[in-house]
Amino acid sequence: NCMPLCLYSSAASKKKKRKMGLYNFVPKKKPKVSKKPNVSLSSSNDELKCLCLSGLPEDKENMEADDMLEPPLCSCRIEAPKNQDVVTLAEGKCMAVESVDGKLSLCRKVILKQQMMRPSLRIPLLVLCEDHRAGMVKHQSCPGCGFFCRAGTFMECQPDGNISHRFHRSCASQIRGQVYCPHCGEEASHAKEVTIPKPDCAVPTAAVPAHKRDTALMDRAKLDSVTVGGVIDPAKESLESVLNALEDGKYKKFKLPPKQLYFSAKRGELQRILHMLVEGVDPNLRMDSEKRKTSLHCAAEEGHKEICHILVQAGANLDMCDAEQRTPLMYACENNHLETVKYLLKAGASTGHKDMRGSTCLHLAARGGHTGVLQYFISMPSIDVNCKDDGGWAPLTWATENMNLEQVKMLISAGADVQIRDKEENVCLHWAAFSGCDKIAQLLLDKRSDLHAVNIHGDSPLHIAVRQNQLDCVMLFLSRGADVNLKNKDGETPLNCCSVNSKMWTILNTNKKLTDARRVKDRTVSKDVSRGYEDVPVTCVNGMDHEPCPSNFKYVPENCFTSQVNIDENITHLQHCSCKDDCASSSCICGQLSMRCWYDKDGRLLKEFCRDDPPFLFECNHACSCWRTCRNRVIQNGLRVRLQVFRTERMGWGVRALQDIPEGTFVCEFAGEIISDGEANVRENDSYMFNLDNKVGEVYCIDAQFYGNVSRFMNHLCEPNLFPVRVFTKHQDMRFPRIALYASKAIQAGDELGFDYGDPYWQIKKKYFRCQCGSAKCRYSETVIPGQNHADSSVRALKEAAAAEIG
Ligand SMILES: C[S@@+](CC[C@H](N)C(=O)[O-])C[C@H]1O[C@@H](n2cnc3c(N)ncnc32)[C@H](O)[C@@H]1O
Repeated sequence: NCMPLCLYSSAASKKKKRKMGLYNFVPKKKPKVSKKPNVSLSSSNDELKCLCLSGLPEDKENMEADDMLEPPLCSCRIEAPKNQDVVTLAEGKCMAVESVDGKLSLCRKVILKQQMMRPSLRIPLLVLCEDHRAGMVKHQSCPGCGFFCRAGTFMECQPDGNISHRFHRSCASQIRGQVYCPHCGEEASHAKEVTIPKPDCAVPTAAVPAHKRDTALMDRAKLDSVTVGGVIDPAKESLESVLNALEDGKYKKFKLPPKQLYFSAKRGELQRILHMLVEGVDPNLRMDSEKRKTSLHCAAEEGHKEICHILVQAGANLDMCDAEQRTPLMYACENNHLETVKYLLKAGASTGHKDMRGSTCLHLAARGGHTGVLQYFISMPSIDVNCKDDGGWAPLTWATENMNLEQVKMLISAGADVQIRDKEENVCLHWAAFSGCDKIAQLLLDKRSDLHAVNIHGDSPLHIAVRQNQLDCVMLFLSRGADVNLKNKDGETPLNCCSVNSKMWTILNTNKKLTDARRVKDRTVSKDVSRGYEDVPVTCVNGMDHEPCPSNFKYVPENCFTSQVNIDENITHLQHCSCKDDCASSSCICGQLSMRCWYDKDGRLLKEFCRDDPPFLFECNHACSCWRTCRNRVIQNGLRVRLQVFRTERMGWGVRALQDIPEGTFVCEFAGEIISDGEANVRENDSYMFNLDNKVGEVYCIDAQFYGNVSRFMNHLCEPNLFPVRVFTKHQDMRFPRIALYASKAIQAGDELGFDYGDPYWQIKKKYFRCQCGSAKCRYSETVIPGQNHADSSVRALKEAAAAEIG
């Protein structure tokens, strides 16, 4: 299953072979299995479907419940304002649906009150008859599916002797295998299964008179005063005493102006708030003088969780937006009130709101540097960590600009994209340079952020750091090889962005002199490293240093042997085609043999050829009946593509294309000396070995150290543009396939060519060096050589050079 290039280092040569596993299997993710809601619905009941099923739980939501941190609470006692559209849609009739052992029926009694209620957060707000409104208050509707459970079999959680919460077994909230009551969020393993016989004729339950509404609110508040959001409430005493006083009718009427509710919410005056709500003050009253905020906005902003709870119970709208389009949850996030955030989310607040600048809760938490709140949000499966606001800024951009290192780390580990661009095309590194946080800049660079990314003005992070006089960032960027000669759209180099002879200028100028001295023009060090053995010359250039053309190997265009090996070249053993014509034409039978022709008419691999786990490829041979010019002969025609060996900045020699190469094109063969596994194990240098991974007979590999062609100079790329395939041409002795490298994508002239050496190779080599491919998707650059830190030492070197120059 692999096409390994086994590279040995002398230190590692005593170990078993290291193979370049190029054909790794990628395990496919198993889809999660979800339960379907256990209801049946007669197809004739279209009216029922149209009114009630639009928000039924879907599989996705069931799955997400597993990932929640805390069970959601019901909204049985919350009433929403009238909505004429809904009343019209329902024709003034009750929209409640009764479920009796999976059979559904729609109520349709005339409604008296137009205020809406919501049996489940998964279905829309409904208008209900008095009977069902009373049922809601008594928690007789199931918050999972939104159907009422008043006959048939269902579960009952009884948190208190007088109260029962009804729900369907399959609708219980589930979090990591534990079941919770979907009404109160209490552990529900002891909930009882209850069966209530179906009444012969519908007897409506006693309706709750309107004047008793505040009793219901008090009941609920009392029940929850001990535990709000699962945490012991410090305000228990005062809350209980005020509730008792309310019940006894002994409380003093305040007759305060309604606006006082907002100010009391700000000051955390719990008792006063309760009194006002009982006296009928609207919990959704907006304050025009306070950006049209409600009391809930204010309580959330101040972090008064208990007051939020009381207001929500009294019907405060969780997702009400103020003049800046902010919800109460956003204020709790911005002001780092984690407990309030948790409470509001549990009560059903929406996480997806954007304010008038496009900021979400995540932006606000990242900007403010609020670790707990941020962590809570990014652990939610539905959160988009890369969501942009109206400036194109992601939470990571804000955390970077505000120098919140911890938050930057958290966002990156949650999958934030370090290369995300804002509206001016800045990446986060530009913002780190702007704010001068070299620690964040270093982190971003370690995560493969592009040091030379430019914004719409053509400015690189170095331009920005110089302009902002951020010396630490400038030193860091220079140590990582930032280009001091890069010009922006105004033609300015970073040197032009600071005043001549300033400290910054001196540092940049020193660096410029050093790099200019190093950068010598590309010198051709060989007109053709193949010495005419290839049909096209392979030039060799060095624009980096003074290294001459490598001469410590013999160029061979095809594999060679240095010891006696008996290859089966018997012509009668060859599978062959019987085509009389051009192979792979309509009359050709190649396609029916295992040696099917995988090339198109231009000699490129067909699109359907599998690149992840390529099959053996059999080209036509001298036993075939076709002509030498047939289509199924490509690698046997040798090198056709113009290639150049060049000196790379960090990987020694490499190979680049001198022409554009279309996808599927054969580029070159990995040719060298074929040696046995035993021989490979005793050789000192394993840098040029490619394992043939033959499954039959003795194991062999190709070593291109002493004898090799142009491919011996090809480096590992984490984003490779070549992939290897085992091909047979003149013989079909399975021990000795030829290794052909094909273009895995369209390649442009000038691109470095390389293939993936594979995981097993890097498992060994990471101990000695790290990958220098420079790709944003590099997988092996993290390894640090023990005792060495390249970045630090080069920063030191730069500082010393600059100090010497200044001195
Ligand atoms: C087959 S040779 C490639 C040509 C080699 N660069 C040279 O100068 O001869 C493999 C060696 O190149 C270097 N090399 C190749 N790819 C590399 C990479 N991505 N990062 C660092 N070194 C690499 C390693 O030293 C490796 O052992």
